[in-house]
Amino acid sequence: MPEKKSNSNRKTGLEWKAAAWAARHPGFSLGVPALGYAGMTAPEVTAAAAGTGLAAAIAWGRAHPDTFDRIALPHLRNLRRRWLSATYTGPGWRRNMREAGLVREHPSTAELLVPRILRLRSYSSAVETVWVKILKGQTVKHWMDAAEVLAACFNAERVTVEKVAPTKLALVVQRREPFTYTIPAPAIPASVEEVDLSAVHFGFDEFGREWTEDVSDKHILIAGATGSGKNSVLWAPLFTLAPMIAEGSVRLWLCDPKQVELNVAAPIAHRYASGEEASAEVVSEFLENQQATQAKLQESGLRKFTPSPETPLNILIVDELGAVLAYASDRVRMARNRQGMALVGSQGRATGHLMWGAVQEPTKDTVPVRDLFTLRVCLRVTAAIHPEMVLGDGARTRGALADEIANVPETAGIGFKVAERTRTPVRVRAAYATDEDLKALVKYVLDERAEDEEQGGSHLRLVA
Ligand SMILES: Nc1ncnc2c1ncn2[C@@H]1O[C@H](COP(=O)(O)OP(=O)(O)OP(=O)(O)O)[C@@H](O)[C@H]1O
Repeated sequence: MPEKKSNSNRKTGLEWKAAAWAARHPGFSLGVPALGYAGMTAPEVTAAAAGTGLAAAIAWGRAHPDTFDRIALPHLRNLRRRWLSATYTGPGWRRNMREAGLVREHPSTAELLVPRILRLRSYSSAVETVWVKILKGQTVKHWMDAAEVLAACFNAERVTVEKVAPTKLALVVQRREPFTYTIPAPAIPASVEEVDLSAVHFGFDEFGREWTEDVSDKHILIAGATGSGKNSVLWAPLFTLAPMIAEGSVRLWLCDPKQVELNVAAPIAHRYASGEEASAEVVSEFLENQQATQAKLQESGLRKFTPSPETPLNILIVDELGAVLAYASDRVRMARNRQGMALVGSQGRATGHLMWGAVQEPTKDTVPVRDLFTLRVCLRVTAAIHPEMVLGDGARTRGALADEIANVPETAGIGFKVAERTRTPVRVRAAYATDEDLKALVKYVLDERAEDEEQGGSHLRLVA
């Protein structure tokens, strides 16, 4: 749509432009003069207040990095990126828009029309999202065509354009790849007492922090295209859990419909099934076990269970959910699997029956029980809609560009999860267990069990 031709060829006065800018940025237009006034009338008090504020922020950051990084750091990053970097402040932004061919001259006044930044959120040091009001006559296609030039202008690795309203776009600006190295397999804790189910090690996040999860009551879904590293996310937590697996307080029920991936763990599994038919049997046996435990808990009047060899935490691990829930050749068996996993997903947490599953195509048709998974990880996927399907609405706009992860071996195990409290996507990388690591894990569990048997069952809890 062409710009409406005005009757006057005079531009809007600068004072009105300034007033409009001030109205759009009340923080600046009220805060800066107030600070200036305070500085002039009471310089000592203002300096002392500023110094105290700064010292408090530093003390907070050092004393409690977790809450500081979660609450304060995103705001500081927003401020820095929006107002202290040449990319988005007035002249820099205008220059970038001009380079990308996204400005236009007003037909009557010859004034340069520049798309306006509405909001910027720097969700992490690696990604920021910039909401932009586009010019009349521009479409999302103009911006998509300019994405590569924008990335170069912003000094970013990638810029992705998302339409949020007819005249509003979100630019997701990915600055850099935080993971340029493979994360080694986690260490096995020295004893059962050292296993903390609420902080099981999976890998690292983009901030360099350990990626841990409370696995005591989580159903875990891992989505990713072939070769994206789904198995590494399934294997990594087993290292932390190894002493409990050896003791029997964590029991693995493995379904390996593809008959290759989980095979190495068969000797330490409580149940192992390869192929479709056997997998279906394991799913139904798992459900029976869950129902029997429910009945036992009811009988004994207990509402909560604590994992022990007598009341173990049971984990059903399905290497390819699609093969069990969607593509199985026998329809009756498939329907039973779906019903079984729906019951595990909805009732299993109370009895310590959890399911972990990997899937290539995270659609509802393939994983009808998708919403029952309480921890979801999205690795490299093949469609822009997949991150939203796995991580929830708006996840991609907030930076979960899992479909943009390059399809190369160096990116395997890299993906996104959603931070529980803020719902912000966090880039993570799973630790990678080599074949030798997996063999060592299996050997550890078997050796511990053998030693325990020799010592009449007392060894595992006493080992230092
Ligand atoms: N976390 C990781 N870190 C580094 N490299 C990894 C990681 N996970 C996997 N890889 C590498 O990527 C390759 C493919 O991984 P993997 O087979 O687990 O992918 P997948 O998603 O399970 O694929 P498929 O669906 O075909 O089974 C591995 O052989 C390994 O070399």
